[in-house]
Amino acid sequence: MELIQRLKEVGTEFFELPEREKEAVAKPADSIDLEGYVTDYKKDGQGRKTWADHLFHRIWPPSRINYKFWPNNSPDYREVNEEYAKEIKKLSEKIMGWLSEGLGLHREALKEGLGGETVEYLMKVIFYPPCPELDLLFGAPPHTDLNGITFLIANDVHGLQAFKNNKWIDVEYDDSGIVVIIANQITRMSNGRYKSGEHRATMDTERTRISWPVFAEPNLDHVVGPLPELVAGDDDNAPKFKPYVYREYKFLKMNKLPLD
Ligand SMILES: O=C(O)CCC(=O)C(=O)O
Ligand SMILES: [Fe+2]
Repeated sequence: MELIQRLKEVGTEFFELPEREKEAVAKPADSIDLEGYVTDYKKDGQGRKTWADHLFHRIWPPSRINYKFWPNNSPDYREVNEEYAKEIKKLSEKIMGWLSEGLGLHREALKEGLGGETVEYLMKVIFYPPCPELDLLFGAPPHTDLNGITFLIANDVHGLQAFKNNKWIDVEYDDSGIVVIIANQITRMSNGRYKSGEHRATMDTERTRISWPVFAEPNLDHVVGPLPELVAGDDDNAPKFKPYVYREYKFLKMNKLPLD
């Protein structure tokens, strides 16, 4: 609880910096590896706009951290994020353990399918400015996440919605809550038994919303597909998804190309 509070504090200060200082950690254009800062104002095919600033950086494993993408304007940023990474990894492994058991498999099955100790945790800090024209603007358009499983906290401005029973509902959480979102690689590993949660983020007319999703994802060279134990035997268990090297999966999804 206290750690969540501290993470929100240290993670907010970065966005108060002048633009040129934020751009010092700019993300390389069109990179499949998303680390860095980007300010995004986009229009989709249906004329809807999205508007948000994002900062991405890995927080686990230590060997894959690039500290140059971490804000250094807040003295506690590093310590708090390193501690948060350890806690999120524990939580993630616990939940993947329960989800594996729910499939009738051993506790490590989903974690191993996602890459075991090579699984990476990517922090995204999202800054949604106040926005008066709400009908045209989404913070995040409807989507499912590409990675395995997502853990999200946000400041006190609500806006996350989930698609359930054919309608959008507000996701309720309090200050100490972490929202857990099943993402595409768990759907694929479970051969469709766990569905990815479709979600979106709205904006507030007067207040700034900040959210901190952490994405647990395979490393780019890891191959993910339906777990072999789930697709053995008869036709009912036929694989519904092709295995993909995560780099290729991400490329196809980011470019809206066909997959299965
Ligand atoms: O800000 C939010 O609540 C949602 C963000 C999100 O879904 C994403 O970045 O994938
Ligand atoms: Fe998402």
